[in-house]
Amino acid sequence: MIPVTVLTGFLGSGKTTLLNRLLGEPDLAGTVAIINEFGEIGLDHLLVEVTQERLALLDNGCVCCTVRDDLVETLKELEQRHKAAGLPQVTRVIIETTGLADPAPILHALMVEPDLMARYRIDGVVTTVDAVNGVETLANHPEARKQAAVADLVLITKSDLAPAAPVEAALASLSPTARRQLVVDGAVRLSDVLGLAAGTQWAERADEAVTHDHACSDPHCGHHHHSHHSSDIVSYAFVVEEPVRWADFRQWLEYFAALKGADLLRVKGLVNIAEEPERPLVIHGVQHIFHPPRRLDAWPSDDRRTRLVFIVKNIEREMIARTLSKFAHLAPEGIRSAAA
Ligand SMILES: Nc1nc2c(ncn2[C@@H]2O[C@H](COP(=O)(O)OP(=O)(O)OP(=O)(O)O)[C@@H](O)[C@H]2O)c(=O)[nH]1
Repeated sequence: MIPVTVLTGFLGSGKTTLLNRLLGEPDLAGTVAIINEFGEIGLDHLLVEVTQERLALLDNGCVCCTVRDDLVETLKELEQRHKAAGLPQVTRVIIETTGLADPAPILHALMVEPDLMARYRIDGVVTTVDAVNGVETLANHPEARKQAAVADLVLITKSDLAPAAPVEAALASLSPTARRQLVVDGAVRLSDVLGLAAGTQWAERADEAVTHDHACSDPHCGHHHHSHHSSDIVSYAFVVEEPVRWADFRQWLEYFAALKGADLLRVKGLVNIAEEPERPLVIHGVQHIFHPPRRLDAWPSDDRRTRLVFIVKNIEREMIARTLSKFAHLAPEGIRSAAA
């Protein structure tokens, strides 16, 4: 049986950072990551630092809804695909959900699909909650509470930026039976996160503590169909043709964070900076906080355009495009945007 770890946690809470660490461990060389991206222009797979063979993408929607079938197919075909390509045997799978996903339906799929049950077993649910935004996020977003409620292990991230005690207190009632551990920049021991041997305790807890209240179009997933994610959360993607000057771009981000911080649930970007176009800048914003940008050694693919993903509440797409155009001195037609 191949163990499956489900890695979940709210937007920007540190899932990909942890995943990168885990995938870099020599002992996990046979591990394949399945990443679910929310948004038309997925960036996560570009930020995960392993060869493409070790990644499978589910990019058609939220993993707990429309892409559940994709997940089932992907898992079914995984071993075959590896064998056909002469790749090492798959020894473990880590599924990273979107920050807005309810992990329960994924666990259900693993527990009820006969083909999957025969080959895979749930090794545990690891949920990241960040010390900076965690308390507010848990209070305001039912998805985040669900992610905490089904956890076997809650990793409290970013305790280097903010004290962990308030978020620990908030978690005590939400996920009383989960183990809690502080982690900075994804630095964990494998033995801490693997082999959680969750069994099915999560299911009881999930069904009690959690009602799945976000809508989806999958008739099989059994949701109550009355809202989509937190109803007013939307995701926009932008592609910018021209390189931008860093000072202008940074000013725009600062302006945005100051004006709309609380509603800026997540900003991710791969940015072509005019001063150094060979080395894109990766930017991460989580509500008010923009993490220090990271420069990649090279572009992860041939596409060198700036790509930005915004997951926001109560912010118009037009406002983002307009202010970017103004701050970065870009012609409006040079910014293409879509509801992601
Ligand atoms: N200071 C600090 N920064 C962290 C820590 N963990 C993650 N980060 C940063 O937080 C930002 C978001 O981290 P990600 O790992 O991309 O978060 P995520 O949960 O995958 O985000 P989504 O894919 O949007 O849901 C990045 O800039 C990380 O470098 C930590 O423990 N300390």
